[in-house]
Parts: sequence; structure tokens; C-alpha cells
Amino acid sequence: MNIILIGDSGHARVIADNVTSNGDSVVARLDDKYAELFKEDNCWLGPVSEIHGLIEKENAKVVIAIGSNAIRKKIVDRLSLNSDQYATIIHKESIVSPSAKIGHGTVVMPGVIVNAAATIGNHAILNTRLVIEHDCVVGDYAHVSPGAMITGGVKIGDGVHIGAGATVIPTKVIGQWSVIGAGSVVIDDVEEHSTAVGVPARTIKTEQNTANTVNR
Ligand SMILES: CC(=O)SCCNC(=O)CCNC(=O)[C@H](O)C(C)(C)COP(=O)(O)OP(=O)(O)OC[C@H]1O[C@@H](n2cnc3c(N)ncnc32)[C@H](O)[C@@H]1OP(=O)(O)O
Repeated sequence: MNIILIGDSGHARVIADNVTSNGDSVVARLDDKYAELFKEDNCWLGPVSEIHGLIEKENAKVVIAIGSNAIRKKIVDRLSLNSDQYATIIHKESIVSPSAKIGHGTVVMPGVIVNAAATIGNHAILNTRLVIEHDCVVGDYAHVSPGAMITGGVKIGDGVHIGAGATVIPTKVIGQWSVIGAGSVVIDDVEEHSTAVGVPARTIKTEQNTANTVNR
């Protein structure tokens, strides 16, 4: 499969590694830091506006390879591609239950475990070596960071960012566009648009994080 990445930073480089280690090819990396389209090492580099021509020319699918949940959403909204024009990248050294569902545009990094009947939304990031336990639901545009432990039946809303190494105990609900600090342990539900940190996690900010919050 040919893949076009939107974004050309560290997160995009990790996704590019995932793509190639699965035997697929990154044929373009598009980013508005480039003024015009050119080819380097057999890969197109250029502004995001080149995407429609390249999808056709290269018979490629697209992944938004940008770490910010809000910016991924903005780009998806702006591009208005069909869902089948996005790829789902699942690293071959991850373990995904046959009964789990993973949405389009979502990336599953090496060492991830997704257990039975978990449902992962679209354009989400399941980062290196995390665990999503049975029956969890992870929303669209969520990012669960490296080493997080999401135990059974947890619900993570759209656009949520779970920090590295955080733990969420069973059946808790993290409201949409909230942020959980690195290393935190969530033992209560977290309201939408909030930031919660610590062990146990306590909410330090509410109504702060939205789909317009770009720096996570
Ligand atoms: C491949 C990759 O790299 S994936 C990227 C993974 N990224 C992460 O895991 C980053 C997660 N981000 C964090 O943990 C951040 O600290 C956030 C988002 C929770 C908070 O950031 P900010 O909103 O800038 O808060 P700020 O730094 O001002 O801290 C506010 C308070 O919370 C405390 N705090 C912040 N983060 C944490 C944390 N993870 N655990 C415990 N306390 C924390 C601070 O000490 C501070 O306390 P004080 O008011 O008593 O001094």
C-alpha cells in the first residue's frame, strides 16, 4: 500500500518507520513548511494542497501524521476526504484482538496491546507500548501516549490526550478533549475539557481544552 503522510516532524517519522516495517511505502510527506512540490529519495515533499493530485497519481491512502489532536481534527475537517481514503496503520509488532475495532486514519505503534472488544475511533494515536484493555472505547482524535495502562471498560472521549505512563482504573470515563498528565492515576471520572494530574489524579483546570487547543 502507498501512504501519504500529512506532517513531516518527529511523529511523522515514527509513523513512516511503522509503514515501511509493515512492507508498505511512504510516497509523500506533505507539510506547509514546503512551498512547492519536489521529490527527494523517491518521496514527494510539498505543501498539503498537493494532496488530491498525489492520491490519484500514487494510488495512495492518507494518514494525518501530526501529534496535536486539535490540529489533526482541523486538517481532517479541511481536507474532506472520504473515510476509505485514509489508511489504518497497525504495526506488525503490536497485538490487536480479532474482536477489537480500529478506525480509519488511526495509528497503532509498536508494542501496543489492544484487548478483546475494544473500540478505537478514527484518527487516533495508540502510542508505543501502551495497553488498551477489554471493552474500552477510545474516541476519534484521541492520543494515548507511550506506556499508558487503560484498564477494562474505560471510555476515553474524542480528542482526549492521555499522558505517557498514565493509568486509568476500570470503567472510568474521561470526557472529550480532556488531558491526563503523564504518570497520573485516574480513579474517578474526568469531566470534559479538563486537565487532571497526579496520583490519584485531581482536576487542575476545567473548560480549558477544546478542539482549538493546539499545544498538547
Ligand atoms: C512520543 C511522545 O513523546 S508522546 C507525548 C507524550 N506527552 C506527555 O505525556 C505529556 C503530558 N503532559 C503533561 O503531563 C503536562 O504536564 C500537563 C498537560 C498535564 C500539564 O501541562 P500544563 O497545563 O502546562 O500545566 P503546568 O506545567 O503549568 O502544571 C500545572 C500544575 O500541575 C502539575 N503537574 C503538571 N503535570 C503533572 C503530572 N504529569 N503529574 C503531576 N503533576 C503535574 C505541576 O507541577 C503544576 O503544579 P503546581 O501548580 O502545584 O506548581
